[in-house]
Amino acid sequence: MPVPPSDDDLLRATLAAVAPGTELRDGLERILRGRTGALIVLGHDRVIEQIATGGFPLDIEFSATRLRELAKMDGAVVVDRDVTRILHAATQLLPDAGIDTSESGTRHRTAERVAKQTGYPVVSVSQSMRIIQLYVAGRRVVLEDSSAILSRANQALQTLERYKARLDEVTGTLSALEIEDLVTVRDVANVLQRLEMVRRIKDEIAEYVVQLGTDGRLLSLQLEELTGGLSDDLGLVIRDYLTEAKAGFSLEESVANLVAMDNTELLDPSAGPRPWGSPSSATRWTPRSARSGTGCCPRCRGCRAPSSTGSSGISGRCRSCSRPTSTTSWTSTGSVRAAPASCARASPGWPRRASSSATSDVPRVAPEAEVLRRRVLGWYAEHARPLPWRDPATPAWGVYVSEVMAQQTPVARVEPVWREWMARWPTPEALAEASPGDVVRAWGRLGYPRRALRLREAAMVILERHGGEVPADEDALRALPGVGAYTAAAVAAFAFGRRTVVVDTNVRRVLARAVEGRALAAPSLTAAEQRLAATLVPTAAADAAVWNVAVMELGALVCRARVPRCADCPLAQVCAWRAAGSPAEAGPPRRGQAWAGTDRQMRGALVQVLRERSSPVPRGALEEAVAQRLRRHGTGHLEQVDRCLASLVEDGLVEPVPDGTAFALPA
Ligand SMILES: Nc1ncnc2c1ncn2[C@@H]1O[C@H](COP(=O)(O)OP(=O)(O)OP(=O)(O)O)[C@@H](O)[C@H]1O
Repeated sequence: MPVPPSDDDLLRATLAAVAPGTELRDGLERILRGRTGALIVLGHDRVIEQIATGGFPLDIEFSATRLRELAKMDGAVVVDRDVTRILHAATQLLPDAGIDTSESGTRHRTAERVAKQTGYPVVSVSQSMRIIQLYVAGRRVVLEDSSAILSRANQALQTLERYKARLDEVTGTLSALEIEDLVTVRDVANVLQRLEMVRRIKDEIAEYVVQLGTDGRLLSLQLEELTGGLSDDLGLVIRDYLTEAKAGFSLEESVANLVAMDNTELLDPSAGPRPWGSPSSATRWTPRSARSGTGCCPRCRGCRAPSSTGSSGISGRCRSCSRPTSTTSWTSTGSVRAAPASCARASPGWPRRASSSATSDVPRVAPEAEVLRRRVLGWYAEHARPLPWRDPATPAWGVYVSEVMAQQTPVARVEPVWREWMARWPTPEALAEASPGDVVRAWGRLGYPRRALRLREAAMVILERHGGEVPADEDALRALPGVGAYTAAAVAAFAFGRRTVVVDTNVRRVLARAVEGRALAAPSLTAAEQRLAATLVPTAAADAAVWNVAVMELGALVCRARVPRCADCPLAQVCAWRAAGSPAEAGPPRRGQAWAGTDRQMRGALVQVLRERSSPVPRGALEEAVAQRLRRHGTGHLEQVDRCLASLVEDGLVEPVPDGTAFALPA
C-alpha cells in the first residue's frame, strides 16, 4: 500500500503544480487578467462525486485556455491529480457544512471545506480580491507574485553566502586543528552548528525555488553552486567524533538533537556541545577520520604524509619527502571539507581572511591562526611567569601600575619596585595624596621618571572622575595622563578581561616572525601590523585576554630579539621565519638606542643624585656629583648639565630652590 504523502510533501507538490511556467498557473493568471473568479479542485474520486452536483462531465486534455473558458461559467472545475485532464465543469460543490472554515465568501468557504473533506488541494481565484489562493493540507496559501518571492529569496541567498563563508572558516579551522591533534569539543560543535544553519537556510531557499517554478531557475543554480556536496557533511563530521562523544548517542540521535535546536541556540557557542549531552567545550577530541580517512590535508603521493607536515618549508613540495605535492589528493567526499586550500604548516605568510564576504563584528582568520593560538596558549599555560600583577587577586590598580612601570622597563626590574609601590600606595587615592618628590624617589631606577609623575596625576584623575576606581573602558583609560593605546588595551584586557588588541614590541616581533616570516617587526607600528594582531585575538573576551598576555610572554621569554630560543618555541614548526630559513632582517642594521653621553643618561644621573640627598644640592656640587657618577670630564659637560636641569625643571621632576642656586626633587 503506497504511503500517503506528508502534509509538507503535499504542499510542496501543489506549490510546484501552480508555479510560474506551469499550464495551471498560466490558466489561473488568465482568469485573473479576465477579471473573473474560479474554484478548481485538483483531484477526483468518489467523495468528490458525492459532493458534486449539476454541471457536466468532461474528459478533455487540460490547457490554460480551456480552464479560462470553463471558469467563466458558474460553479467549480474538477481536474485530475496530475492536472492533465479536465473532468467536470460548472459543478456545484456541497461539502459538509459542519467543517470549520475561516472564510466568508461562498466560493472560498466551499474551497476550504472541500480541501479539508477530500484531502485534495483546491484553488480559488477571487474575483473581488484578485488573488489566487491554495487550500491544501489544512493550510491556506496566497500565491505571490514572482518578484515578491524573488526579493525574499535573494535576501535568503545573501544570508546563505554569509553562513557558508563562516562554515568554510570553521571547517577549515577544524581541519587544521585535526592535523595538529588540537581539536576540542567546541571546534566540532562550531562546525555542526554552522552546518545546521546552512542546511536550514538552504531548505528555505529550496522552497522558494519550488514556488518560483521557471522564474526560479537562476536561484536554483546559485543554490546548487553554494551548497553542492554539503548534504553529507553533517553525518560525516558527527560520525568522525561519535566514538569520542561517549554519551551513547547514535548518529540519528545526534542529528535529531542538533535539528531540534532553535535558531538562537545554533548561534550560541555554549549550546554547541548539547547534541552529545554537553561535554565540556574544552575537552580534546580526536577524529575517527570517517570523512576523509586522512584528515583534511592533501597527502603527499610519495610518502602519504600530510603534505604540510615536514620541515623543508619549500612551497609546493612535501616537507617530509620533498616531492611535489598535488591537490588532486584532496579528500574525495565531494564535501565542503575538501575545499580549503589551507594547511597548518604549508603556507608561510598566513593568516589571511578566509572570505571577504564574511560579515560579522568579530574578526575572522584562516584556520592556521587557530593553530597558532592553541600552540601559544598551550605553551603559556605551562610557562607563564608567576608575576604578582597576574595574580587574579591583584586589584585593577596594581595591574595599571605594573603596565605603566613596564612601559619601557624590563619586568625583572619592575617587580621589586612594584611591590614596594603597592605596599605604600595600594590605591589611587593613596597615591593621589603623595608628594611628587616621594613618587619620583620611589620610582627608583626604573628610568623615564616622568612616568611616576604621570601615574600620580592619573591617580588624581581616577579619584576625581572615576570615584577612585580604575576605569575599565579603553577610551576612559586612554584619557588618563601617561596612558597610550598600548597601556589602555593592556589594562582593559588584564585587569578587566575585556577583548582588546594589545600590541607591544614583543607581540610585534612574534607576529613578524611567525606570520610574516621577517626577523624583526618594522621600526614603528604599522596599520597592517595592528590589523594582523587584531585578527589573531580570539573572539571570546576571556580567551582574548589570555592570548594577549601569552603572546607577549612568548616574545619576552622565547622569541627574543637578539637570541631567539627557537628550540623551545611552540611555534617553531609553524613559524614562517623559520620555514624561510631564519633570514636576517633586510636593510641597514638596527642600532640599539645610544645611552652613554646622551641627555637621557645625564637626566637620570641628576635625578639619582637628588634622590639620594634630603636637602637641596647647590649647582656646583650637583655638577661635581654627576661628573663623578658618570666618570665624565672635559668640555661640553657644563652645557649639558644646564640643559638637562632646565628640562627636568620643566618636566616638574626637579625644583630650583628660590634663589636658583640649588636644586631638589619636588616637595
Ligand atoms: N458551493 C459552490 N460550488 C461551486 N461554485 C461555487 C460555490 N459557491 C460559490 N461558487 C462560485 O463562486 C462564485 C462567486 O460566489 P460569491 O460571490 O458568493 O463568492 P465570493 O467568495 O465572494 O467570491 P469572490 O472572492 O470571487 O468575489 C459563484 O458565482 C460560483 O460560481
